[in-house]
Amino acid sequence: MTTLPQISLAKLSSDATRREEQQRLCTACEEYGFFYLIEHGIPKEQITQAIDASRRFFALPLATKERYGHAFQNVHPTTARGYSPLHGEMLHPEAGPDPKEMFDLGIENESDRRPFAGRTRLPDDALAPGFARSLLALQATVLNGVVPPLGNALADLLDMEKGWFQRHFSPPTVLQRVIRYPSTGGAAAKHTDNGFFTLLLQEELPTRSLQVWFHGRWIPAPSLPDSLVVNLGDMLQVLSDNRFKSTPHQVVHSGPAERISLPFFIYPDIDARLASRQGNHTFGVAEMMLRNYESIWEKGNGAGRARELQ
Ligand SMILES: O=C(O)CCC(=O)C(=O)O
Ligand SMILES: [Fe+2]
Repeated sequence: MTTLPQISLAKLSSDATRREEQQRLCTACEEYGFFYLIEHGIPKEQITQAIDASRRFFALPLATKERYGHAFQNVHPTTARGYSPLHGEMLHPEAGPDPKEMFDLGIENESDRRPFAGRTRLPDDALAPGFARSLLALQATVLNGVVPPLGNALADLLDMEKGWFQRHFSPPTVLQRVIRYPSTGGAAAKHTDNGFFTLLLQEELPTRSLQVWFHGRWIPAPSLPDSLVVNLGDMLQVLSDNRFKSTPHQVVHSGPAERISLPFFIYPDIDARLASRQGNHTFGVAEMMLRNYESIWEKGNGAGRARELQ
């Protein structure tokens, strides 16, 4: 059975092992567009706490959760933040709206009024104990400890000039999501992610709910202890002049327990305008992100390259 490659963040970060691990990362990006990240340094309790607090939030009455819905958010676009109920999002038009519920947040900076930035209306600690706190603590760990070394390693593989990652990701644009797939059956239809890369923390369940498109068939990407999943997004595909793939994936969850997953969608600075190494492709980050949101939430055309996937 095909299994995804495993890349060690510790090895990528150490002078003695960097070269060899970079080579393995290159193969993972060219052949799979998906890999497990091991030795990533995120404390297990931080992940467990965020999952437990998320489970408690989703257990609240629907009317309570809906007070944090898109209509009550004042980030542009409003669909980038807050609660979205079951069947709220449609990742692929053929499949129809996804049976999953979710909550989106980002880098919580009140004074940043640019698209996809600003402050999320989040439930307080009395209503959802630990929810905002644990998710933001996890965000800080991910943004400080994982995104810079992995982003720099990817920039090296793209053969970008020195300092490229630092220049275009200070700060990154971050869409942090919490998803609940019900025990009675949940799904996220086939799509690609639109950003630079996605880090996915998933609950340790024996199910094979997440599936990755590889050589014409779906292969499972079950949770492996102490690892997270990384997948490449459309922007990275463009920046690599199509050498790296934003790999299609989907979730088919058939229980018996509910499943919580915690993706972090990492994009460049919202004001960045980027060009691939050979200069064949250029795009504006805000424009590409807004177009993707319009496709999902206004036009009903799905996420990322969904329309290319039949
Ligand atoms: O929940 C998962 O495992 C993946 C979700 C996903 O692919 C997405 O939200 O883009
Ligand atoms: Fe995805």
